[in-house]
Amino acid sequence: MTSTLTISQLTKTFGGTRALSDVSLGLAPGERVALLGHNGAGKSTLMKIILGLIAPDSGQVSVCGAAPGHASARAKVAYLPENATFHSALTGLEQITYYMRLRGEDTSGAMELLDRVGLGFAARRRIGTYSKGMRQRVGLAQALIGRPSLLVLDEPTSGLDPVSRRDFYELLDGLAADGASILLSSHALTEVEARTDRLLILSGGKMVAQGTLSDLRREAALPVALHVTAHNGHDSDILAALPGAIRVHDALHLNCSQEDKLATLGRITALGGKVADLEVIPPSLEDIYSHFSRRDGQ
Ligand SMILES: Nc1ncnc2c1ncn2[C@@H]1O[C@H](COP(=O)(O)OP(=O)(O)OP(=O)(O)O)[C@@H](O)[C@H]1O
Repeated sequence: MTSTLTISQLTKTFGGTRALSDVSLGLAPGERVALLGHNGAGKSTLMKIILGLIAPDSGQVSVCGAAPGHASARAKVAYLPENATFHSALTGLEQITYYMRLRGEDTSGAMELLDRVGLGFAARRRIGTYSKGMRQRVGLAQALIGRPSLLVLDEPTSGLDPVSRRDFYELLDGLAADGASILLSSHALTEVEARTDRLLILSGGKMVAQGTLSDLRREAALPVALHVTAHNGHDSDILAALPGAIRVHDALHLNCSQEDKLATLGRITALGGKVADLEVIPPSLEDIYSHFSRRDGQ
């Protein structure tokens, strides 16, 4: 299947700052991909290059088969900036109608678009009276004008309450099911883990990891935490069987590498009735993210 977005060996420098260094990635139709990275990692720079707003120093970018910023690419790409601002004196309906006219679209679908993002009820109210979540929905409605093939969304859910976030992702699921590719940046790890197909991690301008969460978990190979609770009086037997375990409150805690996990579990099982309970705690998404996303000097 032809990729919606192909980027290879992209580099961008601002003065002495290398914002992107040898970045390559691809997005297939219908794929929902999260772009993660610390502040200043290069996420916005990458998005601006995809949109054709700034030019890279070197590397290739193809957006729906065209160069970024080319008329045919612009017609197929939608962008939602992190802090979308609108004219506060216009109603939601007037604002969307205005954007539809700018894009040369039939404006009779404006109300349907606002209904789709859950704003139909406030379509005739001035945007100045909208909450942050409602303004974000106006942004999403403008991004949906013209049935884009690629949506580039810069921290689209920041400031949204949990229900609005869920509604927002459901809307994205529907667009992806219809074949749109979605690239969204976020700092909300748990939500992107659940609602996207693949994660990309930028750190210091380099693409340091990409894949599903299980791919990244495997690649990071971080230790697993084991919490063992002993039956009364058997703590010392368990400590003897598990070198490195330490007592924390009522349990014995041990970190073990992925390779040693099964052997260690075998040793715990062999202790039989001396063990009252065992918890196996895999590395969290935050642990995996911090493993890959280290800034220089950290
Ligand atoms: N126009 C510019 N002039 C100079 N430096 C810039 C410019 N735009 C970005 N940079 C630098 O490039 C690096 C990457 O910035 P970018 O905005 O892409 O990061 P980001 O990952 O989007 O950060 P955040 O999560 O804070 O939005 C940073 O060091 C930033 O200071």
